[in-house]
Amino acid sequence: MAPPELVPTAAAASAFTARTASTLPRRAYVTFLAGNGDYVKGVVGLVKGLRKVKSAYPLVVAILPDVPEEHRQILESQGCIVRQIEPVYPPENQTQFAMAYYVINYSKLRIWEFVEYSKMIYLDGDIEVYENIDHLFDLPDGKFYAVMDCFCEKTWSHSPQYKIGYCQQCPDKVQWPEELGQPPSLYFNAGMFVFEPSMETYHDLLRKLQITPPTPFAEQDFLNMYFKDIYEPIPSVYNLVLAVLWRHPENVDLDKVKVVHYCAAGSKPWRYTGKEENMQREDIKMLVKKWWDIYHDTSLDYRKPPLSSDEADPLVHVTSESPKVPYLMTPTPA
Ligand SMILES: O=c1ccn([C@@H]2O[C@H](COP(=O)(O)OP(=O)(O)O)[C@@H](O)[C@H]2O)c(=O)[nH]1
Ligand SMILES: OC[C@H]1O[C@H](O[C@@H]2[C@@H](O)[C@H](O)[C@@H](O)[C@H](O)[C@@H]2O)[C@H](O)[C@@H](O)[C@H]1O
Ligand SMILES: [Mn+2]
Repeated sequence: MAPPELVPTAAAASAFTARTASTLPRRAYVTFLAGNGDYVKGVVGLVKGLRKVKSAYPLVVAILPDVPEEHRQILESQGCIVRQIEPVYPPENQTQFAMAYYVINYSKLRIWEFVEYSKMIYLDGDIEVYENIDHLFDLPDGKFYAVMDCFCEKTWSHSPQYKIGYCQQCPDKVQWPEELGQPPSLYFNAGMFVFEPSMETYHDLLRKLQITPPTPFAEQDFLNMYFKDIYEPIPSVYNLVLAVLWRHPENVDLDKVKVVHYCAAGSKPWRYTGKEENMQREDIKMLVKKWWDIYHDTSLDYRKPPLSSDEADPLVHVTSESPKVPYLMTPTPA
C-alpha cells in the first residue's frame, strides 16, 4: 500500500490517466543493439535522424545483455527507450551464415513481445531516416511491410538466384528456368519493416524457429519464410539497400530516397575507410557525409521536455481517499 502522502487526488489521477492514454505512444520505432562495439554510434545517428525529420514517435532500443552500461546511458541521454532482451539462438546447426555475426540477429525476434505498442517500425542500427516516414504507421493492419532485397552481391553467391544472375529487382533480365521450379517468392530485406507486436506471433515465431534449419541470411531468411503469405512490398525509397545503386541504378532516384540502409560492405559511416569496392563512388561519399552531418549536429541532441505544471509541482495534491494509480515519479517528500 503506497503511503497516503504519495497517493494522488482523483483529479490528478484522471489527469495522469488522460494524458497517458492520449500521449502513450501506441506506436514506436524500434532498433536492435548487441555487443560493446561501435553499432551504438549507428543507433545515435538513427535517433538523431528521426528527431531531425520530426517523427512523432519514440525510438525503442532492444539491447542484448552484453551492451555495456555506458552505451545504455548514451542511448537514454539521446531520448531512446532502452529495453533489455534475452538472446535468441537458432537450433544447433552447421550453417555457414553469409556473415558469421548474423547468428546474433535472431535476437531481433524479441521485438514481437513489445505489445505495449500496437504498431512498430523496425530499423537496423545502420539505417538513417532522411525524410519523415511516420505515415507508414497508418498502413492497414494484418500485413508485413518491407522493401524487396537484391540478390546480386557476393553475399548471395550461395544462392541459385545469384548463380543464374536472377534478381527480383529486374525480373525480366534473366528468366527463371523451368527446371528450377517456381521462381522464389518476393523476398524482403529485414533491415526495415512495419509490423504489429503480438504475443501469439512472438511465441509462434520462437516455436517455429526451433524446428527451422538455419540458412545463410539467418533471421532475414526465417522472417521471409514466416511472413511469406502476408508480405507486402513497399517502395525502395523506404529502405535503399546501397548495392542497388550499382546493381540496379535504373531503380533508384536518390532525390526521392527517404531511408538509406548502410549495409554494403564498407559503407557503415562510423567505420568508413573508402577502401572497399564501390566505396569511392561519389554517391556513397555523399551519403556517408550526410550521416555524419546528422551524427555531429548537436542541435539534434535530446533535451528533456520542460515538466508540465502538475509534474513541476513536486507534491501532486494528495489525500488518502484517492484511487491508487501509478503516481508520477514525484520525489518522496523530504
Ligand atoms: O555487432 C553487431 C551487429 C549487428 N547489430 C545490430 O543488428 C543489425 C543487423 O546487422 P547489420 O546491419 O550489420 O546487417 P546488414 O544489414 O549489414 O546485413 C545492425 O544494424 C544492428 O542494429 C549490432 O547491434 N551489433
Ligand atoms: O542477419 C541477416 C541480415 O540480412 C540483411 O543484410 C544483408 C542483405 O541486405 C543482403 O541482401 C545484402 O547483400 C547484405 O549485404 C546484407 O548484409 C539485413 O539487412 C540485416 O538486417 C540482417 O537481417
Ligand atoms: Mn543493416
